[in-house]
Amino acid sequence: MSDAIKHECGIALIRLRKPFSHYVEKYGTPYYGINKLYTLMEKQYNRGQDGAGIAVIKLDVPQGTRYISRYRSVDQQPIAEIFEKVNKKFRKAIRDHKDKINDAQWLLENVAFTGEVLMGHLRYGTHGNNDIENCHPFLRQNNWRSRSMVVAGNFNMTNVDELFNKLIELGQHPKEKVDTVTVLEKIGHFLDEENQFLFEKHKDKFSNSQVSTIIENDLDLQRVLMRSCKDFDGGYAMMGIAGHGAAFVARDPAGIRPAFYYADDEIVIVASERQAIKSAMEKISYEDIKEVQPGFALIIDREGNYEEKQFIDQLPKKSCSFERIYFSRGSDPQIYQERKQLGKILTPQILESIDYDIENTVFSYVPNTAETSFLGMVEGMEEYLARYRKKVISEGISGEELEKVLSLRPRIEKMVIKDAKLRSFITSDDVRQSFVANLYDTTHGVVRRGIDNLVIIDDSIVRGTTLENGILKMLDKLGPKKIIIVSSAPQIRFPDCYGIDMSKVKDFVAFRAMLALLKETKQENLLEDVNEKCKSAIANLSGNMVNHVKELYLQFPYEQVSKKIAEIITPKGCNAEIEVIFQTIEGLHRACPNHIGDWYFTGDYPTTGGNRVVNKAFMYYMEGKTVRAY
Ligand SMILES: O=P(O)(O)OC[C@H]1O[C@H](OP(=O)(O)OP(=O)(O)O)[C@H](O)[C@@H]1O
Ligand SMILES: NC(=O)CC[C@H](N)C(=O)O
Repeated sequence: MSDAIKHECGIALIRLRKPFSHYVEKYGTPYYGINKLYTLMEKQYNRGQDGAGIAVIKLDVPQGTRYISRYRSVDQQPIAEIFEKVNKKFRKAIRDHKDKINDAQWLLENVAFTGEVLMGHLRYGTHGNNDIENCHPFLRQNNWRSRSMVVAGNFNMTNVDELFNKLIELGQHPKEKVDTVTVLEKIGHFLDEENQFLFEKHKDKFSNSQVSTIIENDLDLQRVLMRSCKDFDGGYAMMGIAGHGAAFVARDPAGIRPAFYYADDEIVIVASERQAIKSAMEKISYEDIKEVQPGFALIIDREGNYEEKQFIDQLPKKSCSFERIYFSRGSDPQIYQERKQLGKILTPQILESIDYDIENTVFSYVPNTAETSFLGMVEGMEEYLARYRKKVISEGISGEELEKVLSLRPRIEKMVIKDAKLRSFITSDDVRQSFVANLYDTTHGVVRRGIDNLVIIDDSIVRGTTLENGILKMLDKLGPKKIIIVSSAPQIRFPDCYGIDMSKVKDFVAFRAMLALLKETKQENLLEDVNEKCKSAIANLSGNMVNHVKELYLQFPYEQVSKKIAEIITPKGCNAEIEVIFQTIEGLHRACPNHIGDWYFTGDYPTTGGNRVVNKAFMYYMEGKTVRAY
């Protein structure tokens, strides 16, 4: 069995720009910041079902007082567990000090998780187990505040091994190879150097404690990031807070992973999704929320001043389109419209597939994410009907025939019911088959046996398990003449190594379809040819590697692969005819014009590391290895 397919994580960062007392006085609570952090995390729960963590840093507490609090959880309900614990600490601390409840300084000095800089993380583990040690934020401690650091990120690097070796070259002795530790140590190393540089610069003119203050004021996080991130190959939104309170959120040069922020004179607030910020800051408008530019870091200094600063050359922007199709919450108004558009664009192909027989067709969707593209598809059908009515009326029909045309509506039904709110996509492969089979239910008494077509839209077809083991078997029992599965995403053909962690080619139903077609057309020799090319590309490690696997797909038209996928996912003994319609690449770009990262569909990777991963993944497939390719 292969490993579970994983997703992107969620990040949240808050910097309170005024003194802590301001919030206690104005909002009447010491938990102004932590409440906002809670909202940011709760609203990004879709991004992390494996665990969560928070860290809070206090800016000005006397030496000898704890200034970093961190808590992580891999509980079934990690967010609830974390915040319950925070609350408990608060209740306990003020139990015997009720008079201190509005005393900001006392609270800072005596109650954990009160502070001005806050960080939250939701994890879908891609490297390392789902245990507490691998939950973010990671902490690098030192008695000099400016050398301490907490980091957390939404990231996948294609070159963790290379980065790990660089640490060894630096003379370090890393105790583990987990990617978050590797990345943290890389940033930490240059943070140390920056500290050392400033220390050397000032040590002869000032006392040690004066130098500490100078370092905290002058520390150049932009330079730290320029030096530490230059070898990163991947998609990332990394955030860090140094012990003295300066913070950063750095976004990869192609903008693969998302990072949004809002700032006013009270707060700087960052999250992976715009909608989370909007929920936390009710009064602001969506236009007030900005994207951190690719290759830039939002840097917030000790005083709370913030600026986006470039730390690496930008690459052409390739923001992950899967965020828009499936991953992010659909309540963001832009995403909502994009998802609707994804469904609407497919109307002509669907109409052709049902032979324009709207009267005998039931339209529905696979819950939950596809609901919005379904609404778009229905809108498309209604527009078609409006055009159709206009046409026939202009042709002069009347009487019964006219009545019939005027009353024609798309038959919209809820055919598939999902019992759990969980995202099955992230369930491990070994239990997924049976999980998916029991996850859905169907509505009886709607489809007319042997008469009706059934059009069902889903947001994506990855392995095909949801359809084959769950949905199609059940729908077929209802007796439709034909089932048309519509995917609002194009065919997923290539591994992802930046965003969603899908690195094994054989997992993809599109890949299996292409293999079957090669066999049928007696072109299997191409597999060996491509394997040789992949091997030599990997051996040469040249900077200009190309994706050789593309060549295999190029042998067949898109529709031919769709047809083969339909055959593969058709359950044994199925009576209905099954057809699958996929979104086109052109349609995807039309619907999501600002998120054109499409490497899993096209094989066009934005970094060299991506080409290496796909070639390696193919090599592994040929060697029968079921390990991930990065
Ligand atoms: O082809 P497969 O590999 O089986 O995966 C694709 C399915 O997985 C996702 O559902 P999920 O249950 O994760 O989430 P949702 O409820 O948000 O749609 C997605 O929406 C598809 O239905
Ligand atoms: N989904 C992610 O962003 C994962 C981050 C990191 N690779 C981890 O496994 O913890």
